[in-house]
Amino acid sequence: VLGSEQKDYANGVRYGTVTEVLSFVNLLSSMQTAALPNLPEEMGVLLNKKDMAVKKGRYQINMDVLLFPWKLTYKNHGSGLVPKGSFGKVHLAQDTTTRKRMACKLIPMENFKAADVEFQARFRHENIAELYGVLLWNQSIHLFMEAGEGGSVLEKLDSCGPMREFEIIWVTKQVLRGLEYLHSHNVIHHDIKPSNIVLMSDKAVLVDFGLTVQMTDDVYIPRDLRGTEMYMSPELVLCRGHSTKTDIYSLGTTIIHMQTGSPPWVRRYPRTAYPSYLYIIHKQAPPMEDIAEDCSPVMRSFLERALERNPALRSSASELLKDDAINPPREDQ
Ligand SMILES: Nc1nnc(-c2c[nH]c3ncc(-c4c[nH]c5ccccc45)cc23)o1
Repeated sequence: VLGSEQKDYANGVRYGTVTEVLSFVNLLSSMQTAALPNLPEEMGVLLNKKDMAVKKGRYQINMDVLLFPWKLTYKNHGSGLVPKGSFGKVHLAQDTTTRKRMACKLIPMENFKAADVEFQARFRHENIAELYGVLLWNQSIHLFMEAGEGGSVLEKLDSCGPMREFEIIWVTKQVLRGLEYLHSHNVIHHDIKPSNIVLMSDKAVLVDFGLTVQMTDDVYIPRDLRGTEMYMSPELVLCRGHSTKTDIYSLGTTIIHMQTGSPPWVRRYPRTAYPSYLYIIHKQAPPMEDIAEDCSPVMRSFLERALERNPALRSSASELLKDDAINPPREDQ
């Protein structure tokens, strides 16, 4: 039986506000899959009226919008599906009326958490992948988002090898702007790494907010270990409370990956011999030895500030945005 709340979704897909998206996703995360059969074919709330053409309460997958396995931008022949984010496969989507190309992340009902959507809906910034709408169809949540058609930084590294310093500077600036915005709202992304930075023609954006949390005060006491090991900060590994500074450390390790083509540690401690890097990250000094030999002196000192072991002494996103390394004098460009 449809609860009163569920009734107003009975008429399928509609345009709505961020607040209506948030109440819709809360309804979804509390709904048992059993309730589904007596619901309309698809239900959803879309934010993007300009690019998504709803027709009489319908927005049908493979009719009003087509989903394609993402033809990977570079030659590497993956499954055609973007590497799994946190619980989601990302497809390329195209609205058949407006021709707008979007990213569409499919999350099975049972894995869906409101947090997957909450931060992207509430926080809007040019360096954060914009949320266009949420739709439930065929027992899966479809998250429509801004598409980084240039693929992820990881995909670029795997296909084209280490990036040159001017490319690294371009990506780092955009990531820092996105982090400065999130951190100003006490939001920790928790999974900054090359596969969560996607490229467009004119900018780079952060994706995958499945592990994102908002701190209530200056420290966040974790219930679980969040993130990807190689990019984790020592304080996060210690699990005694951490802050937004953990994202800055992960950006530092991401820069090492962009410079050398490998995350820190793995060349010195091969994955075959080390199933986990948590102990290494805890015991060892920050991975300054993994910085590229040809790294410029200014970038090296930038990395010293980003990889500082003590989060209180580590630079913030705002401070790093002023750093010489990412503001090279004109004649150098
Ligand atoms: N986990 C996750 N959550 N939201 C996203 C996301 C939003 N917009 C996007 N645009 C592109 C890609 C993408 C990632 N790797 C790629 C490789 C090739 C081509 C495209 C990509 C991913 C996204 O991803």
